[in-house]
Amino acid sequence: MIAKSTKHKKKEKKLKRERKGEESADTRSSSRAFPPSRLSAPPPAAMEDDDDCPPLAVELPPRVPSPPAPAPSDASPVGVTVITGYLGAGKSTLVNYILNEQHGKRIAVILNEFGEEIGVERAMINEGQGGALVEEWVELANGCVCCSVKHSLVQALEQLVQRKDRMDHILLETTGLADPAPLVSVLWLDDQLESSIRLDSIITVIDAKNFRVQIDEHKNFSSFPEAFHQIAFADVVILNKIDLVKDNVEDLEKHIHDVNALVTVVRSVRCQVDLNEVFNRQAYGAKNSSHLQELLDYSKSIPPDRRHDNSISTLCIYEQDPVNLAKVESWLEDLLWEKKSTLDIYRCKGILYIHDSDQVHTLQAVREVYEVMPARKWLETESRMNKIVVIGRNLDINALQDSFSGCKG
Ligand SMILES: Nc1nc2c(ncn2[C@@H]2O[C@H](COP(=O)(O)OP(=O)(O)OP(=O)(O)O)[C@@H](O)[C@H]2O)c(=O)[nH]1
Repeated sequence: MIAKSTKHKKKEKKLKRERKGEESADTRSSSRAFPPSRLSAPPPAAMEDDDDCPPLAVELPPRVPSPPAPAPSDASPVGVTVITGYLGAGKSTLVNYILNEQHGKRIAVILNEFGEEIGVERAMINEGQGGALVEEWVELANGCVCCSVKHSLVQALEQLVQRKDRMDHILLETTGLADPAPLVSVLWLDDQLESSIRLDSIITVIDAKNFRVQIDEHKNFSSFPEAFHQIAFADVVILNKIDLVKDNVEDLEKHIHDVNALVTVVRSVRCQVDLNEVFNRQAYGAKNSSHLQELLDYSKSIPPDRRHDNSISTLCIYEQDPVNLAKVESWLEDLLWEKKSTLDIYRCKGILYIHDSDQVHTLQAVREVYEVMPARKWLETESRMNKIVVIGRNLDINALQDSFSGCKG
């Protein structure tokens, strides 16, 4: 068994210089997909070299314990919190944190996964011990909730609301590539669901370390449209992974407010936020709804091909035989740090079948930071195998599968 290992590499300065060059060569302003009232194009910010020294400790405000939540009456609609945020930002970390905190609420969770991810996302969620009770899990397969599975989402919600007496609140965790607009319209406008659920708030988790890259690339190439839509729709932004950035947090907050002037920004490490920021925000009462309507109307006018970055794809590596942990680490480092091939990997997550270990290991990687850790014992009934979801650009399944097979041993 190994201890948890989180590794990240000092990013090559060369890469950053190239990005700066591209920025100055292309002076076109980016076309942003938000209503002007929500947005003013931020001036290009100089990239800070935040990877060369260890990050400074950042002081977070003291956490105030959340008071116990009042029990809802059966007649009142169940609140739904949508948790969105780009790949690897910390959505599952937030769900785990909520499930494990003492807040007195019975929580149901809906996970939205791509087809390939089935079982992987679920492995990342810890239902809580003595914390919240998870009443129901509904995994939505076969696509992203914002595009193809609206129907399944409505079905999942309908099933859940039939058990309303067994839950106080629903968390809906979207995939990192979800555009919130279509699912918000389901939650907010669907007639059948209207009396049973109410959209309580939209929380967008941002990876403070990678946000800078997203801002810069978005300006010039309209990359990461999902990341910016997610901010535009948020009621609360959790600016997470503050432990990985040295300074410039105020600057990041300014960029967030440039996209969404009304949003509340909460800084965090591992999404440890005051849960009053999460529950019962009632962000869509009569007072605030015109604002959401404005966003939805605007979002409808965006052509579908500009809602998603279509150059990003997802694939899955499978391997039945056990693998050697040291070889897997070296494989990851070649892939994420050395970048010997043209593969551009944003996100990896998976379960590993490690030789000589009775533990399921989880693998997490966001850009060049990765983490492998033992999660729990394999069950007698489970068939042991490796399964890794990879999300990025220029992905080559054969090259990835072959190189991972080299980790057997
Ligand atoms: N250093 C650091 N790591 C974090 C923090 N929050 C989350 N992580 C790590 O970031 C990785 C991704 O976190 P997840 O919660 O799985 O992210 P996600 O948004 O659910 O990712 P997707 O499944 O791609 O949508 C994991 O390895 C986490 O342990 C943080 O505040 N600091």
